[in-house]
Amino acid sequence: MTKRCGYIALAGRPNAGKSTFLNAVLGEKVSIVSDKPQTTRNRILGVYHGDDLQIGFFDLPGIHKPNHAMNRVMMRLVNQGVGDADLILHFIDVSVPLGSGDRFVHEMLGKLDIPIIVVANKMDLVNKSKVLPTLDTIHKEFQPKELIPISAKTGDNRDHLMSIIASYLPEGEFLFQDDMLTDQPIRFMAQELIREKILHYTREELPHAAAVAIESFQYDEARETYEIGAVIYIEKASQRRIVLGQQGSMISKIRRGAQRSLHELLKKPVELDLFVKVSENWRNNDRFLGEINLK
Ligand SMILES: Nc1nc2c(ncn2[C@@H]2O[C@H](COP(=O)(O)OP(=O)(O)OP(=O)(O)O)[C@@H](O)[C@H]2O)c(=O)[nH]1
Repeated sequence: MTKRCGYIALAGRPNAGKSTFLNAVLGEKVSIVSDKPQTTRNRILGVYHGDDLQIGFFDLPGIHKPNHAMNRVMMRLVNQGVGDADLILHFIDVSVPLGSGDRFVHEMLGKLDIPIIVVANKMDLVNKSKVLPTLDTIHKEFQPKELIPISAKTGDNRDHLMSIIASYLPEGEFLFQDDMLTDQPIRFMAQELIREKILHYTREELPHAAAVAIESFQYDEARETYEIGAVIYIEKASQRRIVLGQQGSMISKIRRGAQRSLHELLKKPVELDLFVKVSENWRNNDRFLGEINLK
């Protein structure tokens, strides 16, 4: 049996559904998902294992024009991940009109000498009568060599996409250990799961002002329980009220939700302590970004 193994970068504008696709393909949550753009802040590697196929997927932060330190960091990560890939999947969210964001991504990716497949994602949200015109618009605009409609959420056409991408990967020995799912340290995944709950529960009120740092991470053998302490950093004292909620109701919700997800990740019960601290302007502070692994 001929083996194939290689790297594929998942690119696209924020919110196009890259992380949803990756988690679905891997059958495990390696990348957090939310309905807010720019959820993924740094490059995540997720490894797919098939019988004769291994794929290292880079889930990249959504590509957009950089305007402050965090965005510059994200752009650098984008460039790093894309440069190493054998193939790029350019995700387009077809539930919204094709826009300047998609064109910017297309232009940026076009500068690289790497094959690109355009993935028309969220087809489940497109009215049947609009399917062909939607795909036709993408064809006319980007003239991709391959354009594959899928729904990352429902799984429609995902297997077809997987069979096509396999043919783009080089033949050769496997590069990854057979139990490797991701290159993310477990502490970082824990940090991200807590951030996902903040994004989920605080809705529009606290867009991207929150960062999470794990302060302590221990396993108590006798109790077979993980004890994790984390700090939620916010930019202004006035945001404390949002994170805490009325009589602490919001932080309890975040804590309980995160505890459940951490239990799933670690396969053991988790006791989570959360603290809230103000760190003004953390997004422009390179040292701070380094501390929370965003550099
Ligand atoms: N209906 C529908 N929703 C989807 C689909 N794929 C993703 N979504 C939703 O779109 C939102 C964004 O998905 P993500 O997977 O976080 O998108 P992303 O491209 O990783 O976003 P960034 O991290 O911002 O780059 C989430 O609310 C998903 O549930 C799909 O095929 N159909």
